[in-house]
Amino acid sequence: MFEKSTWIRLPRNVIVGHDVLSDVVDAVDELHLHGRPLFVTSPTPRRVAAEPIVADFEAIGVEPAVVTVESASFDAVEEVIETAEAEEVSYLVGIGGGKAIDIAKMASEHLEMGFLSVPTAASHDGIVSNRGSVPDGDTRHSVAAEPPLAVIADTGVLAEAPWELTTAGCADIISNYTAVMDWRLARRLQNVEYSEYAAALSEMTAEILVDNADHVRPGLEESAWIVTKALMSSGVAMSIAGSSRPASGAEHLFSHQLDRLAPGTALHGHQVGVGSIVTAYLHGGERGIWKDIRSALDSIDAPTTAAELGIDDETVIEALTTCHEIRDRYTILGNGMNERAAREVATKTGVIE
Ligand SMILES: NC(=O)C1=CN([C@@H]2O[C@H](COP(=O)(O)OP(=O)(O)OC[C@H]3O[C@@H](n4cnc5c(N)ncnc54)[C@H](OP(=O)(O)O)[C@@H]3O)[C@@H](O)[C@H]2O)C=CC1
Ligand SMILES: O=C(CO)COP(=O)(O)O
Ligand SMILES: [Zn+2]
Repeated sequence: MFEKSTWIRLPRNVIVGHDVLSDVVDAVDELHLHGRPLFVTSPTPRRVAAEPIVADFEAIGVEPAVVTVESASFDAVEEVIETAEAEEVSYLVGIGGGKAIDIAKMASEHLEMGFLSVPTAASHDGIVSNRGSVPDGDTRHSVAAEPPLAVIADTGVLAEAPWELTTAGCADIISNYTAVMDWRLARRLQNVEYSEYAAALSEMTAEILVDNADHVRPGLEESAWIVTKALMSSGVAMSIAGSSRPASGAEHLFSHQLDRLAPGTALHGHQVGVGSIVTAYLHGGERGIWKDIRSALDSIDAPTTAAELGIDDETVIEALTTCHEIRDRYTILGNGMNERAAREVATKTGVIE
């Protein structure tokens, strides 16, 4: 008897392009959302995007509540939930990088309220996804969360954000290659749930971005356009899969561990890019695609070494040897690498000296 079923939750409206920040009011109207919104933002995005959107709402007689979060944490999610209840808001709008958007989507899930995603940085592929990712002590939770009802990505705002945020987004996409390798391996060895469609979309997204790498240059609004579309596509792959598997394998475990060992040092996307060089080597050896990944990262100015991440070699080794423990996700790291093996692969790939 056929008993499979799936429920794919995707945004209803995706608005990308020049000056679309001013379309947030219309997007809310189109979704028939009423009442007062709560804007969840972080310090810089508040200035560059949330304040103009607040002014647009005030112009139509709606006064949004605003919470500015400093870090991605469960305490921040709690603060947003409490404010939403105290201010009697009807829906949420996440305005910022991964931090603000993740907190907004996780609070929305708890509050059973809709939320809109307004990215101010093309720095990660959580813009569209229905996953939230938050560190918690020695571990990290990637949890089911409310997918955005709409995404409004202003390419002018994204192009003006610091260039390294865009290169981080590119690296997060390039890491899809190794994420999918890990997913396939886990399917073969552990019979984990797998979606051919999500895997193909994730790989194709990385492929298209790499093919267009020559057009990804600082200050060009077209670069923000190319990268944002890739981030959307990767987020959709996660939504189809119902997990972050298509975009998060061992290279993400490595990055999450660096977040613990060297907090605030390097961007999420940059860390996963360097992790991807190493795990591609582990998958394919000398003749594998690790050099292609390294060249792709290099061509868009993303870091390819520990030094370029600003992280010392020993911390990289510690992250490589311990990161398999932080989450129950089977990858090429299996039960972990010993120090000698980690040092060898990190040296061979040029990640450490
Ligand atoms: N849910 C998912 O599927 C995914 C979630 N993530 C999560 O997202 C987070 C990483 O995202 P990331 O965007 O790098 O992190 P942040 O949201 O912390 O943003 C990175 C930095 O960029 C700044 N910033 C954002 N927009 C602008 C702008 N327009 N101009 C100038 N500065 C700007 C922020 O400033 P300020 O400090 O002032 O806010 C911050 O310092 C991690 O927590 C990660 O786990 C990543 C990928 C996928
Ligand atoms: O960063 C992500 C995908 O790019 C999200 O993955 P995690 O589930 O590892 O947090
Ligand atoms: Zn990522």
